[in-house]
Amino acid sequence: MAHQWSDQDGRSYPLTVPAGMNDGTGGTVRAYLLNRAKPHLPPWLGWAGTGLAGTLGHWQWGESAAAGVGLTLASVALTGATWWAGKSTSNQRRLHAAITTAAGTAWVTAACLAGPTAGPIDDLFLMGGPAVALSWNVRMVMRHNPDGSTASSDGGLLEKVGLARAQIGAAKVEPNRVTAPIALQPGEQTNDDVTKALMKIASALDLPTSAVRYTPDPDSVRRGELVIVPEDMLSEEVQWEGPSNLGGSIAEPLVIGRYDDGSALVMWLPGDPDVGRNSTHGLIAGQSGSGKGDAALNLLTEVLSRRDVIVWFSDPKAFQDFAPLRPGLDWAAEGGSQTEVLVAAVEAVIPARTRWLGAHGYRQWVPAAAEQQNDPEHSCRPDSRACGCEGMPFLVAWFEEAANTLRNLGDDAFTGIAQEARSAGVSLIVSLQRPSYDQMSTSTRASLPSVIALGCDARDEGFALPETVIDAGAHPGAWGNRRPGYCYVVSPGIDEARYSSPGRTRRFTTRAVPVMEQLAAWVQHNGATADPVTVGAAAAVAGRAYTGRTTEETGAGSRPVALHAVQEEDDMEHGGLLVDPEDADIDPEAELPETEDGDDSPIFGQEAGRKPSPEEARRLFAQALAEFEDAGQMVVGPKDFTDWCDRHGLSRSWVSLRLKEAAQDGRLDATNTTGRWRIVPALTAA
Ligand SMILES: Nc1ncnc2c1ncn2[C@@H]1O[C@H](COP(=O)(O)OP(=O)(O)OP(=O)(O)O)[C@@H](O)[C@H]1O
Repeated sequence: MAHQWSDQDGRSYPLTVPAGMNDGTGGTVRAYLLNRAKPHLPPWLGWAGTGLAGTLGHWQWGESAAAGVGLTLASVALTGATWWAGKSTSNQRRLHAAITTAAGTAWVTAACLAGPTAGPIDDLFLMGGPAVALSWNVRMVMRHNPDGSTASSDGGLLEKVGLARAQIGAAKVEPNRVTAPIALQPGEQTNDDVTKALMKIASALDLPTSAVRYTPDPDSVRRGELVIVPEDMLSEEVQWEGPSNLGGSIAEPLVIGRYDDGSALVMWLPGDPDVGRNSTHGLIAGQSGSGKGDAALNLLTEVLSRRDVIVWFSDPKAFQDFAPLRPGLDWAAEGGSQTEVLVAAVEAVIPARTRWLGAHGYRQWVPAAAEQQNDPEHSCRPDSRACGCEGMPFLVAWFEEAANTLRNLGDDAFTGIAQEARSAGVSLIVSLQRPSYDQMSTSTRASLPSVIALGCDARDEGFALPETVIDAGAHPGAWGNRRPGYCYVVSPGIDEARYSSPGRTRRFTTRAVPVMEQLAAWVQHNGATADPVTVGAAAAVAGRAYTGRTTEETGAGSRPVALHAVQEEDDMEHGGLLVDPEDADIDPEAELPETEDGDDSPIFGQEAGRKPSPEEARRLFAQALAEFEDAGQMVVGPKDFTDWCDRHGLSRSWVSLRLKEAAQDGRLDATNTTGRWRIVPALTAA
């Protein structure tokens, strides 16, 4: 009978029938049973042979004392030889064989000398012999069915890689993917042994390292699944052509590429209470040239294409890669001080959003929270009638090249924000230029449960991916920057067995630019805008620095967009300038911020040339703060007053004291960075 199996795409594959078994007609059933029984016959033949040897021996040596000594010595020697010969096998098998030999040879010796039917000798033969033969049969059955499946031992591949005696179960064969359950030798081998042997398996099969993976069974330390993907189906690059689900919800899967078997590479940012999934924060990690920029574009275009999300985005590289999408961002912060304000705003909106969600009966953000609140179940009114409040879109706060931002923020602050953001419908996305612990501390890394791990230095694999995923065969270090777009994705919602499967993002070429521009235009007309709670909390700390997404009509489309990287913190460090860490984010060449209406007059300095009186100096200082606020620069430190000090003949230490005083007066608020103060917008200042 032809057995066929079809996959999801309708392709058919022949299934092989076990040897010796065919259509099941009468004649062949006997042949089949004989075939199945054959391996179990040798112990019984051994039993019969032992009986024959005892009978013939008695006939030959029945009366000889010397033969008795010889037979006893031969029996001991044979048992010893069995023990010695069994040293390469398992202890259990060695002992079993030695006991069998000892029992058999002792019986033959006794039968030869006293006669096979003397005293209990025949009873011993009739009872002990079958028991010993059966014990070998049982052993064989156990070996062939470790899982009660049709498993069979593999004497070839596994032996070659040092896993002899491990059992491979029935393999599932799919196009370009073989999945085989493995059961290891109880008490002797663990899943770690398979993990360590993966490279050797790849070598034995002449495949790349990433083609062989192992998924340990979470319930057993000696069972798991070996997955072999022989052909690299990712080698062909695929270009991005547009978002997967324009107008869908951010709660639906975000498609960022494909896996090596062609299935969609997806992830989720918000949680889903129905399946017990928490919202997540993500890291995009990869070395330069690994395709990190395009991976970020894959994710960002997916996020922006959803109807119920807003994005706050900080990019020290002046939106070099992201310029076409900028009009679709609710807040775009370029560089150090703008990012400081954005971070302060994220900190501020979290409790406000959590309160709002709680008041409307949401334990975490769900798509319904983004709609107008017409459901009495989700009402903030004490009488439980529908409140009709405006909905709250999900918020993605994205930090490109975030090493400096995170360092300035400090571990505790970041960990705290990440922890609380989960219940506020806020996801943090962080990208790192060099994925390593000198860029980000262990605790900050631990606050980002999801990762898109692109090619990296082999030494940084442990930073990019959890140990279990590396053990299962994931090796982004093997790609470096030679396989742009190749990545592993670890994120809640993805089947854990997939974590060690490589995927590849889509490539963004110049052809993608007009599509991204169209997407940004779509966001401007159809995308979510920030809700009053988020706007209120953000504006209370960021003042005019937070405008919310402006529409084309008000000029966002014509907002000047830098197409070249500006010199930023990283560049300054790498450029070898010796910069005081406190001043690292100050560009000594930079002009002071322009005023709102764009005129070129200096922001301060009308009264240059003479030292002001103390009262006048304080007034000028207050005016300077107001001008900073007007210009949207909400985080300041003494360095920002350098030119101002020069103009007014005042020292930076004088400014430092005034800054502290202003903080006591409620006009400034301390930030996580020593010597940097956040301006409290005038309307909300104490
Ligand atoms: N999925 C992909 N398929 C094919 N090529 C890709 C893919 N992703 C990125 N590339 C290409 O790989 C090259 C390196 O990408 P890119 O410069 O974006 O890397 P990067 O990690 O962002 O580097 P850097 O951090 O230096 O900006 C580019 O030529 C890019 O077009």
